[in-house]
Amino acid sequence: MPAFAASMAAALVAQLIALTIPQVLQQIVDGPLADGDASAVVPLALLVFGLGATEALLYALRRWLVVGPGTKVEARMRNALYAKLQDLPVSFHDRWPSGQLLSRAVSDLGLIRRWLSFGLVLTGANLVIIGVGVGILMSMNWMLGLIFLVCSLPLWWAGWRFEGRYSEKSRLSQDQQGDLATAVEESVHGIRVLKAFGRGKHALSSFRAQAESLRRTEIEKARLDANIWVWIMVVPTVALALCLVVGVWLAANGQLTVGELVAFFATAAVLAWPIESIGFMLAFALDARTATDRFFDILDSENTIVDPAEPKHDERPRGELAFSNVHFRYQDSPDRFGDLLDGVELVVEPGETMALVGLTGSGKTTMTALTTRLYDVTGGSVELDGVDVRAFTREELRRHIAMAFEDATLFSASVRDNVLLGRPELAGDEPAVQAEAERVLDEALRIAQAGFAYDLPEGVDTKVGEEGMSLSGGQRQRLALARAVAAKPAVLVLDDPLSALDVATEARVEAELRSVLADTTALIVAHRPSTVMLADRVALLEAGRVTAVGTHSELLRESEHYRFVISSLEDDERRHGGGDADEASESMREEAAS
Ligand SMILES: Nc1ncnc2c1ncn2[C@@H]1O[C@H](COP(=O)(O)OP(=O)(O)OP(=O)(O)O)[C@@H](O)[C@H]1O
Repeated sequence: MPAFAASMAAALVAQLIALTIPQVLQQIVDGPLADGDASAVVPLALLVFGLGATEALLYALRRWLVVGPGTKVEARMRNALYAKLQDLPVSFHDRWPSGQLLSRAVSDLGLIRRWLSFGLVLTGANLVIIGVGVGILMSMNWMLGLIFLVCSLPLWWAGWRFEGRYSEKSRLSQDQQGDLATAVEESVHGIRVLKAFGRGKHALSSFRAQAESLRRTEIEKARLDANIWVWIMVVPTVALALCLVVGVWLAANGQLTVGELVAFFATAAVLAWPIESIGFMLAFALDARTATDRFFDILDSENTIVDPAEPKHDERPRGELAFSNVHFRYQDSPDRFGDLLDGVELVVEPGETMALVGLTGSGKTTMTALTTRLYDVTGGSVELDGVDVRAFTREELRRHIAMAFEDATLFSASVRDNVLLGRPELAGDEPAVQAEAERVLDEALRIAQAGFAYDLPEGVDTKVGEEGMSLSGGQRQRLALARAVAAKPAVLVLDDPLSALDVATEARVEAELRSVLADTTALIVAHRPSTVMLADRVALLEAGRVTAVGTHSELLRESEHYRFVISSLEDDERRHGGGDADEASESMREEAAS
């Protein structure tokens, strides 16, 4: 604030100095020039030079004062936005396209910074100068001042009309820019699919259509801007022309000296730029207001998944995971549908590996997401060691329960950093910490059968690129699994994270998981018979409830729906090239038994 105030003061003083120059001119015209005393002009001319130089210096000072604070405000707003995006629940991100968030974080905040350090300062200073300048004009000659003032009234009227229309277009344009960013992001992200299906041209034409809408909005904005410019250019000129006629008549009648007339027009000339800039500044301020609104759309979004006021704490839970009469429905789910999860009851004992099976779309992924509060239950509770997961802070809960997903996201960082993401305490430089980090990394990579990481060009320090694109799907999944394992959780929730592995590798991963993480509870969404067979018990999700829990063979014997689900999983496996699934399953059964 002090820097902005000082900058505005510098701009103000610079313009006030500009307003004093006409007064000196009046002295020159009415004094030395009228008297024919050329020598007396020199000190007054030097004074004009001095005033001009000071004005220039003050303008430079104005810029210099706000550069630092302007960028600081921008950086702080960007950090606040990023922190908020991290904090907001997954349901928020389901609703908001990434391009809209991106355009807010980048272009909107850049616009706000430019307005704060340039628009705000100049608008403030210009408004004061227009007020002071018109006051000076009135004091020089009230009649001329009044003509100038009355003639400018249409300008305020045009400005007021402009404001309403321009705001609307400004919002539309910035939202369309966000949509465009989403389109670019999606097509870059999905470039392989677009190319594989030869849909590049289609994507281009839909992108063109979006770009065209944005262009049309920009043209409408420019048209509105052009309209206000007409008023801004014509009104002062008409006012000056009228003043000139009346001024010359007053001078001819001896009611005004020539010096005063010169000073009047020189003052009006100084006011020309502040008046002309009104339209530009108004448009700029409206764009900045829209950008600010869009920023606060996010910042004011209510987070429905928050930490409790008095959180419970458990240093090392045993790992009993229980679903107790759990109900859940997505916010945007139509009313005609019942709850997706409709009274789920399930207890996974400490150290047990429980497979979760069900038809596609039955809600398995949703059920796993409730364990770490990616979504909150809409009824009932999920409990860790008998304590509602909502009673822990989210940070603690996510330390106790780690997740790995089918869609393995890796960040643009080294293998090491990706795998140790959930262990920030291992990031230190001390030798003991580094040795422990190395040990955890080794163990996690071994369990996840991700030894290939050591053969990468720079070993575990290899950067795996945007979303690990340079790795195969199976390699990415194994690193994501290693990440979940390295977090040393009490409960491991795996949402089909082994789908891209061949059956034999999957069996090795699960065998390692069992031996090394014997005291870790695991809930695994299974899409393959092989995964099911390696679990201690299996839970069957059907019509929003867990309708059967038991070993694979018990369920095969007792549940017709289970037999149906397993046979459809086997069909899937055969269709996806897993022709030897049965054989592999057989050998794994033996391995598991041994
Ligand atoms: N973010 C969401 N918003 C609204 N509905 C959703 C959302 N995610 C999933 N759904 C819906 O909820 C239902 C269950 O989805 P879920 O992903 O939990 O099923 P699943 O059993 O894991 O399926 P699959 O075996 O195919 O992975 C589906 O009908 C899906 O369309």
